[in-house]
Amino acid sequence: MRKIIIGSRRSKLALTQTNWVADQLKKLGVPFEFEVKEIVTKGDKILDVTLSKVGGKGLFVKEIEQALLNKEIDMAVHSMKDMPAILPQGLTIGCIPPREDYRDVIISKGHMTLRDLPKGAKVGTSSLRRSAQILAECPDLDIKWIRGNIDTRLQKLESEDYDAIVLAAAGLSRMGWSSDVVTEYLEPQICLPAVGQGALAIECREDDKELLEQLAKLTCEETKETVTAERAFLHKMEGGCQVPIAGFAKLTDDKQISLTALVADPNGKQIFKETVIGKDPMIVGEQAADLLTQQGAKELIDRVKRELDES
Ligand SMILES: NCc1[nH]cc(CCC(=O)O)c1CC(=O)O
Repeated sequence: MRKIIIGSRRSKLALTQTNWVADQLKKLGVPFEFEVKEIVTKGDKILDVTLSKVGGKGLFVKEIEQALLNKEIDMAVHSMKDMPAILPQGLTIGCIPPREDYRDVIISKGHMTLRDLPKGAKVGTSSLRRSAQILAECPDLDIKWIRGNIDTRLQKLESEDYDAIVLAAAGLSRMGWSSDVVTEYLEPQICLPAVGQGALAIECREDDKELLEQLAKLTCEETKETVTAERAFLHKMEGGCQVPIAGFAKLTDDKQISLTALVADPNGKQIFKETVIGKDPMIVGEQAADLLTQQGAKELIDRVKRELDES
């Protein structure tokens, strides 16, 4: 029996997701043994600076991708939202399992919803996407930077000067937190999720046909189609991670893809947001990017990047 080595970051969330995937594959009768190999990535070592300033999302996946290409590992489980739009040559997303809850949540002291939080209340997030949309809804809140894994952030809500924090529902539930800790689920109309939020990406070598054939058993077609539309938007928009960008797609009753896409400036004063419906995920994603571009989103992205470079 072939032994599949799964590379995983050492964080609790990464290991939980990795073990979940291995269990699912076993349950589906995949004829492999699995062994998890932990890999410490640059993104895990750098905890004190803005991610967007040190190279962004790619930091968490680059070293794992190198291990895949070197054949030190055979597959890796990533949070889809941590995946750059383009993969290195020779690698592919071999499987997209069913999506978890795609929403962001507010967890606050005293169970206050976003609307209830008083002027100047300190809301912890390190996501430009979340802060822009929250400020657009509630301009009087004070967004405060927060870093660390999910458990650390929950601890900081208790021990530090935050009134509330924003997290992804998916991460919380995968880490075993009950929905009881959640004060408020933010619907996409209020806080449009990150591209791929709540979904997993199983990455492997493109030429590993034996593995790809088995991974197909865990693929969720609906998640694959909707996430493909979101990622096509992300790729064509070329926002990088210095600009608030969001995208969420779902299937309509007649099985079309409905993608809502957003580009905003970091203070939430200017927001471009459109919904595109269609059959082909790639076309839907690209149309959404074209539409936002026509409205001025590219100029906004260039302006935000210029301001960051100057700062
Ligand atoms: N930003 C880090 C990150 N990457 C993936 C998740 C879990 C949620 C998901 O898989 O979409 C989280 C935690 C969070 O955003 O609260």
